[in-house]
Amino acid sequence: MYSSVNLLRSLTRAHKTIQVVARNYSVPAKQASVTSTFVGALRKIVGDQNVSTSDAVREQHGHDESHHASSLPDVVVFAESVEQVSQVAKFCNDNRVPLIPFGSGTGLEGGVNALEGGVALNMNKMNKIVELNSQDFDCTVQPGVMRIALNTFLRDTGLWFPIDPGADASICGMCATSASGTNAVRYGTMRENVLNLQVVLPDGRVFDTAGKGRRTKKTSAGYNLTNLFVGSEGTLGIITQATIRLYGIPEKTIAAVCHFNSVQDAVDTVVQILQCGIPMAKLEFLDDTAINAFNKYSKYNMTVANSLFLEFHGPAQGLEDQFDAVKELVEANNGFGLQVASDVDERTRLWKARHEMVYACTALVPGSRPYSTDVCVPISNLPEVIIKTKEMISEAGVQGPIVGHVGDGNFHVFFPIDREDKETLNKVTDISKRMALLGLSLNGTCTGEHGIGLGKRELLIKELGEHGVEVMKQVKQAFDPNGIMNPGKVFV
Ligand SMILES: Cc1cc2c(cc1C)N(C[C@H](O)[C@H](O)[C@H](O)COP(=O)(O)OP(=O)(O)OC[C@H]1O[C@@H](n3cnc4c(N)ncnc43)[C@H](O)[C@@H]1O)c1[nH]c(=O)[nH]c(=O)c1N2
Ligand SMILES: CC(=O)C(=O)O
Ligand SMILES: [Mn+2]
Repeated sequence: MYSSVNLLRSLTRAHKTIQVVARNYSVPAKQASVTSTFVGALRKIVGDQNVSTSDAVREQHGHDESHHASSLPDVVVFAESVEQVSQVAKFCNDNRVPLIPFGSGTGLEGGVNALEGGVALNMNKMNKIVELNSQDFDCTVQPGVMRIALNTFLRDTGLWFPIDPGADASICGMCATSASGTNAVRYGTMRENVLNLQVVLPDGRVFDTAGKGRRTKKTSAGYNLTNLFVGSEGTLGIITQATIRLYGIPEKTIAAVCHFNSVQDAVDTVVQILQCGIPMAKLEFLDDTAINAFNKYSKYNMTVANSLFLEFHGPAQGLEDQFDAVKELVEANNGFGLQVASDVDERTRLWKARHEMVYACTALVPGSRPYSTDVCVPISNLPEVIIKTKEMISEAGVQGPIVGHVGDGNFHVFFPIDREDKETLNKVTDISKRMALLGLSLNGTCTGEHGIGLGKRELLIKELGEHGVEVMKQVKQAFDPNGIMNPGKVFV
């Protein structure tokens, strides 16, 4: 094992070399194929039971939940320890074989698709909670720990981990995509909630991004290597352990839903709630089309209008006051139909439309998968980008419910896509690109939380500019000089 200091030194050395070649740098292509001898050697490292070349297992690992077409790995390896991960990585690196970390395959940008074949490295068997420090509000987990299992484990401690992508994802997959979800407006995203990561580099070195055992809330010790790996989408190394922040389970939760005739009124309400400093836990938006899709899917009868879904977390004393203040703002902005719930079953019923939205959207077109856009802008620009997006959807004559983590300025259109329907696919691809460009022109990003993966590689160049992407490629070169880590992702 190498210390972080050694790693930093070697990266600095690598950087000196890169400066010479950076302008012509491109991610090297796969240089070797997976042979039966190669598979045999993998079996020796991880054991026969942890290697599969069966079609069914490869198919399972060749795609995520997105609309992107499957690309199968040649072989799937199930790791049981960091030592095994290190040996597998080094072996792939020595043989120039692509290596694709696989969390739970819930990504929405084709992150796990094995574009050049190679080895899919499934982390599910490494699923232990390594350490819990309840007084310090942190815990350390192996990569295969799932967020719902973690919260089930934590329940009796009075703590929880609030980052909540709609799917039950692996914690290290969430690190790798910089995931967030409905609670980000209050608790932040993975970027704000990861304290340390253990990482295996392609050459087999193992290091801790903040130093072994470190788990402080703050540090100004050099470069932020932890956040370099948050959002790295399996292109720099394999995350084998994460130390994350925890929070006290709120004493009381209140949920509410209300409706508006215009997107502008809904967003104005959100901005005013935030300006008043009301510490909302969730501030979500569903447009009229989304509510309609939900009513059809779940046989509900919700008011079909632009709607806000709200949640308040806090001590019982004072939470009602927060709700009353929000109620006043809703009414001042022409909101109507305000419903409220504090009992857990009633809250779940009230928020059902939000929680089932991806499935309600795909139910609009049988056999479809979600083509999800993920634009995020400064909140004051949100009404413009949502209204123009609705116009694009209506002009193209496609189905496109809109859902927004509106408190963060982040929103999605979930286009239900049957991949065989090329005409709709082309229209949706066009809208998606125009939306992202519009978001970028309004100081936004083409992805608030799903990542670049396969679908947004061109947009990354538009977002960061040529030099920004060039610097990112230099970083990639320093960690993964042979380009074996998840090739074809993030960069064109
Ligand atoms: C219904 C529904 C709803 C949502 C979402 C999905 C679905 C299906 N998502 C997206 C998704 O849940 C999110 O991207 C997860 O963070 C991915 O975690 P997996 O474990 O599934 O990673 P998955 O296996 O899909 O991998 C994703 C990427 O991370 C890499 N990776 C995985 N494990 C790694 C490891 N240990 N080390 C290095 N790299 C690794 C992979 O190589 C790949 O590039 C989401 N997201 C969100 O942010 N907010 C949301 O609201 C939602 N909502
Ligand atoms: C899919 C997703 O990101 C959401 O439901 O918010
Ligand atoms: Mn989302």
